[in-house]
Amino acid sequence: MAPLTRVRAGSSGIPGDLMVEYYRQRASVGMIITEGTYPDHASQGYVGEPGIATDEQAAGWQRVFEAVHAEGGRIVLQIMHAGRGTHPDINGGRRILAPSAIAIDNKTFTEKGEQPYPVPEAMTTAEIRAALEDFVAAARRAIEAGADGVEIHGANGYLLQEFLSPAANQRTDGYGGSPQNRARFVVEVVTAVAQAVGAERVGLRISPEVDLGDVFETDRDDVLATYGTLVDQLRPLGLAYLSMLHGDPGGDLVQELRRRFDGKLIVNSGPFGGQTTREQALQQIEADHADAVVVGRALIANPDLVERWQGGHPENEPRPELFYGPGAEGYTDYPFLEAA
Ligand SMILES: Cc1cc2nc3c(=O)[nH]c(=O)nc-3n(C[C@H](O)[C@H](O)[C@H](O)COP(=O)(O)O)c2cc1C
Repeated sequence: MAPLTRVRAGSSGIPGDLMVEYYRQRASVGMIITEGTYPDHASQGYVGEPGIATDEQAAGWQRVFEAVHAEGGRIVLQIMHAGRGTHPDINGGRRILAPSAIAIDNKTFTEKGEQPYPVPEAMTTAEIRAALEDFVAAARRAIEAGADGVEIHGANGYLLQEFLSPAANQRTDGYGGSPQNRARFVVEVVTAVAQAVGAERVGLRISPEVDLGDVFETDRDDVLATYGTLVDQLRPLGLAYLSMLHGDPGGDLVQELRRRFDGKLIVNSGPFGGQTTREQALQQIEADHADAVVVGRALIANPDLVERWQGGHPENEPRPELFYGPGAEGYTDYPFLEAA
């Protein structure tokens, strides 16, 4: 199951009964990757997003992990630092930090309605170090609470991809400029988290060339240089997996990065067309584009998707207008097969 932000954690960011039930319902998928979860309050990107910044939040996640384990599933917590992809009316008025003082040219949903993204502050090296330590502390909390692993969110235009992107990162110190320098923070975060909890429990998600959050990675040579040096430096760690969001998983870029990473690859090509289908996922695996495919929207709508795909049964249609709503509607009320 792909990471899917559903914003049902309320203002406390503590997973409650509703989230326990949602993840429990989907345990038969095998391995769940949770929604993006903030490692520290300042890094919260959405109203209602869960956190792993405090022991109370970790205790809420522990109930989710136990529920999934009781059903025989595995669960990996995605740690997401929103970087400049937030607003003071989302992160409780805390400072907004990013590689450079460049705003996303778009709007976001806050507690006071839609507002433009603010101009972030460029991080000092001490703040870069502190953000790394927040990732490490969050990963430790997740593993201690019973997660099978953690996924570092390096995709979709949030903090880590902001460092990788020449549009969002215009630093002139060791964290900006060359591809090597732009990859430095991601390498440091993943390495530190792997040292803290064990590389076999750590995955990384990246989305080269996905233009979400104004990262504008359109220069293929630069993308290959930046993500190439990233995976070259990650290879010796022996991570659990690399997860790549890309419209062409069988194409040159993904396959070159896969070869250089030399570990397990997960792909997902959904946002470039319709949602992932059974046929598409099967084709990607049979063509050996990856070791696994993560599935998003089909699993939002079908808690028993594995049974449906195995048996060729019809599927429930997702209700996108309820993806980010509060409450059980469009969340835990999608019918199972026997009730459909
Ligand atoms: C409602 C929704 C929330 C999402 N939240 C996240 C997230 O928290 N972290 C992430 O890495 N990707 C997120 N994504 C991207 C999905 O993981 C996935 O890549 C995308 O939905 C395409 O796959 P699909 O066609 O199978 O749905 C989200 C997508 C949707 C539709």
